Amino acid sequence: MVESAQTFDKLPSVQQLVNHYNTTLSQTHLRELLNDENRNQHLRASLQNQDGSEVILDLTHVKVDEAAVKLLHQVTSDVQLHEKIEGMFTGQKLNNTEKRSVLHVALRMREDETLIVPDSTEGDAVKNVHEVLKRIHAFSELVRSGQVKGYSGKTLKNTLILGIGGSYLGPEFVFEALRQDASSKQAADGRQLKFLANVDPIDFNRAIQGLDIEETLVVINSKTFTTAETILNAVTVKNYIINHYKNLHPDVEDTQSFVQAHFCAVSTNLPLTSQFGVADDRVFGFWDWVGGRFSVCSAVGVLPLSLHYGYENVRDFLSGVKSIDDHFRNTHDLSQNLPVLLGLYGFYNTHVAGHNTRSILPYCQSLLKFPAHIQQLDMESNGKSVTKEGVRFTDGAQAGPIIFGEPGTNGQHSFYQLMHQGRVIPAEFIGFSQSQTPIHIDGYPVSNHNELMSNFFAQPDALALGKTLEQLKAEGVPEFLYQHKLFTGDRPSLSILFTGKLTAFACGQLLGLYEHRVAVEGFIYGINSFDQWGVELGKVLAKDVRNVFADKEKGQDVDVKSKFNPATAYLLEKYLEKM
Ligand SMILES: O=P(O)(O)OC[C@H]1O[C@H](O)[C@H](O)[C@@H](O)[C@@H]1O
Repeated sequence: MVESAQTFDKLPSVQQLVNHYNTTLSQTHLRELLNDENRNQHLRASLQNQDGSEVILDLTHVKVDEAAVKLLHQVTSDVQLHEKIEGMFTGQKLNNTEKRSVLHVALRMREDETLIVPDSTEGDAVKNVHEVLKRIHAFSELVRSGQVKGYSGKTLKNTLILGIGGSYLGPEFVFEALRQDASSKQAADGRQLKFLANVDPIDFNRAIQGLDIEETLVVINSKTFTTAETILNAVTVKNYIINHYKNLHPDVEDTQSFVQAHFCAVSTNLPLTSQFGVADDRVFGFWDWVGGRFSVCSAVGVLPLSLHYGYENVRDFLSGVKSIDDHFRNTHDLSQNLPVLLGLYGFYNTHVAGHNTRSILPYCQSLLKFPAHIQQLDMESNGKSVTKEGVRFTDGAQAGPIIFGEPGTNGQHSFYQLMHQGRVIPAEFIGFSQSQTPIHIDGYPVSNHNELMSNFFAQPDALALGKTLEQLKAEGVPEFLYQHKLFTGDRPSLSILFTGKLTAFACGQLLGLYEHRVAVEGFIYGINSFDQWGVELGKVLAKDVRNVFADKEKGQDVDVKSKFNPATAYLLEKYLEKM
């Protein structure tokens, strides 16, 4: 049991693990570990889907042995992992600094399930979720079938999503993931979905380029409806639409009707959406127990994705996430619980083996935005240095890793050099047995997908096994190149293989695996994975700079030297000269 004043690194099981790694495993090459099939068979887990497909997690390329696995399981009981997981499904206030439940799992529950939010007047969260889902279903059908039209009577074929952070990255990841999925592609035929996230005016221009605004429905995605970037973008788009129609109809005075015809919103802040001019029946709500980065299964993702891909495809996506929720909650044999294993081995690579980075490498081009989503999900959740109870980590203990990634094979021609011969970066390979869009060129020995996947299987071994001096000598490599061509190997990775295609359901499963993995790692570190105080300071300081710019834009004299440190004042003055 973790004492409130104790940090995770002081737990006996964690210390024994670190000790075991330092004394034994750090000196045991992965080559040796991988040869032991007895060991390997305990490092595979899989989830069988109803259609016969499987999600397989292969942990054989992580630097663990039987003793390490045992200690990792001891860690799960020391941190009371099972109880914490259950707390997440029953609405405990796991987000203690904001006094909130963490209930994104309720977004995926079936209509016949019930979840009464503790200490709240909200009642049954599942009932409320399904009410919003039904409204989205009906509304998206009306828009897609052309029954709800834009101001000028045109069908709303385009959706423009405004939002940033959790109100952007998740929807974009799923949008890209399903673009080449046969069923989603067919449903999106003739439609466009675009994103506007950055407050940079360039992003506004990129978003509206080639967009017929009369055919566009704008979705403002903002949990708080106070995020500076999103609100400025919303006002910018609103002005653009009003000006567009004013030019066409100079006599119309009621500009509000332009706005009402083209905007809807997803938010928890109804007073502000109405103040902005969005009609109340075009606001789709969610709840403070859904964190921004966990909100893709709320209206934040479901509304725009249903407008674009149709509700049925989005429902399949939600079912995929739900299948992982059930697996996560009900698989008590933790050696088969995929999100728990991902969390445990993530923690192991970061804290025990001491690698501070992690790369996410999907061998599927449709997942090109997955690493960016996981970056926010993981780094904003677990990038903390203090326990839930407010005890600061000491002695160099650190939570959450630095995350980056790119689809394979593109990454291989970019940063893999460093991963093979530079720093050790635990890698996560994600692959599918079948392609969304198979191609086989006559005369080529394998299909294009198999060409891709041959790399998926080769890379973990290249990282782990490396290439020895003996091999180089046997190949006749000239002596002066020995050190350059040497691969030390011993570099850990894990692989996730979906034995089907990237469907909406599989996409949901992938999301569920990583959402829960983040929670598991947070539970082990004993941190609050569900707040994000670290993003606040920059926002506050930007206000001071903004005030200076505002004075200057009004033509007033500004004195930056008295307001900023000399280093920043110097650069600001240079900027102000040419602003
Ligand atoms: O949805 P919003 O309230 O507009 O918030 C958008 C984003 O901004 C904040 O700065 C947080 O760091 C994110 O977690 C959040 O997703």
